[in-house]
Amino acid sequence: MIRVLSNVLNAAELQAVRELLPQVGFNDGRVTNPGSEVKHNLQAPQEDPANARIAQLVREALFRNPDLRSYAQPRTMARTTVVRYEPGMDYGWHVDEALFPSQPPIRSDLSCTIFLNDPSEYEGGALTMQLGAQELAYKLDPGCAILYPSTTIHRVTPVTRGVRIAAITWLHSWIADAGRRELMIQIDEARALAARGIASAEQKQRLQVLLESLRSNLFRMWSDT
Ligand SMILES: O=C(O)CCC(=O)C(=O)O
Ligand SMILES: [Fe+2]
Repeated sequence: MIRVLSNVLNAAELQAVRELLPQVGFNDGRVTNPGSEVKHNLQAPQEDPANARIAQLVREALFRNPDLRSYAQPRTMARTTVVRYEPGMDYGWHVDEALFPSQPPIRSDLSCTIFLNDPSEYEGGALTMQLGAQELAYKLDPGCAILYPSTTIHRVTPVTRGVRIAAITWLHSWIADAGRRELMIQIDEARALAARGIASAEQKQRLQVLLESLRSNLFRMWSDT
């Protein structure tokens, strides 16, 4: 399931990121994917101090985000890297590697992009996912993030004007199976609704559909046919 996370970074963190970004140094993105023929971007080396500060800010913000905790059930987060796309740069259709080469390696269950600059600052540069015959394209406000299953075929379309800057990371989930993770997300939403108290007909309907969905999907999983 693709999920948008709004305002992952707060105003103070965004300001800190804005001040740090001009200090980030960039290398050719192919350093970490030497075999890739579709990756044409720039990325900050891990040892770059400004990248490391931004990575830490973004990592802490993601980990404390309640939606991320519910949607990803995160066990481990890979390191976070600042990426930069200048005019003519893109990242063609691909699926992310299964294992992130850290020590020990981290299996990528979910991929995450945190947008760091305003979409009005560039043209093109849409993070685009392929869902069967459909394509979904995202250009989010700075500080907002998108979380998507690492099994998704996706690309960043060519930047034709300006510069696109984002931070990327991968998550290893406590629940590897996306279908099971989805059940947990629905349970979390139902729990939150119950805890708040059902105040409107709309909320009652939502709780009803969540419970029906959980029942049908668990029955589908567990029924002997
Ligand atoms: O820059 C992005 O939004 C994602 C880039 C990407 O697909 C990747 O680095 O694997
Ligand atoms: Fe990717």
